[in-house]
Amino acid sequence: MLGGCLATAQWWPPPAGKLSNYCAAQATGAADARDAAATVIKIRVDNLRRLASNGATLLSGINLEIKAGTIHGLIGPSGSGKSTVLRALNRLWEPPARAIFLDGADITQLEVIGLRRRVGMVFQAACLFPGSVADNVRYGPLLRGVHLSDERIEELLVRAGIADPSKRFASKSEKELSGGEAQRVSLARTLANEPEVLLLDEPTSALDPLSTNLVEKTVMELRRDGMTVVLVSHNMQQIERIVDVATFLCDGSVVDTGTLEQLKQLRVPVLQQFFSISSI
Ligand SMILES: Nc1ncnc2c1ncn2[C@@H]1O[C@H](COP(=O)(O)OP(=O)(O)OP(=O)(O)O)[C@@H](O)[C@H]1O
Repeated sequence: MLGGCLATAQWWPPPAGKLSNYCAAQATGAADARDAAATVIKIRVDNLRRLASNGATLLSGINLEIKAGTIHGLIGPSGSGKSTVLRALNRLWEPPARAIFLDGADITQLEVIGLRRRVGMVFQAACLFPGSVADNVRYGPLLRGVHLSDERIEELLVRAGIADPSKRFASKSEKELSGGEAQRVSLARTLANEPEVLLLDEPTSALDPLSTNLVEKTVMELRRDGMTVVLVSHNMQQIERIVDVATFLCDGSVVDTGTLEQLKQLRVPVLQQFFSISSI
């Protein structure tokens, strides 16, 4: 699999002092409290590998440290493995033992439903259950015997960027929602589980600029409240606006991790090409 963009980059091994050793305190604009939280590693990925059923390498030894209370972007060309890594973080595909650790615990040793409550995911395409918006938001907590009040549902919808002064939105059927509304309900449904980590796979790709802005504000507020967020996005302006650090993946490997400014300054052909095409 390394025959693609990595093979053309004359940069490996990386120089001493490479960005993967970045200090979270250097992340531009990070608040003091966040810096303190960000010294804690929430998720560690250690030499994560995956082969396709035909033997092709999909992930060839991914190493990542995702700091608590930060927004960590996963960026890179299509097919570089971003979603595959994201899906491993809450065992939507089963990683090998001792490859992914949450608060130091091997996630393959944790009870999977509990793990998915702690590490919630919002997909690119909202996939709502048949029923009302409120039914969807209530679903996760109900599984553990918690019934959310109407007020709590409203709060979660507002948090997910749905302004609804009429308070009628919660009773709408999932069939009546636009793609953008469904996406925000999907975010509210995930937040209802009060996750510690939020995995976002292209969460705003179906949204207009106003809704995108609301979701970005929500994500930044969640970070302020201590949540750890891992964001896959092709929208480099969005990455620039909200992430603390990003990891650039190519051909199933990590190229490097750093602030976007740091990544942009690396003299790595694949990165330079990527950023020049993304025009940021
Ligand atoms: N279950 C699978 N079996 C075989 N190949 C797979 C499987 N899942 C993903 N792949 C392949 O793994 C590679 C990485 O896919 P992935 O979806 O993780 O990339 P990505 O970086 O998220 O891409 P995009 O930005 O287009 O969403 C792709 O070549 C994809 O075709």
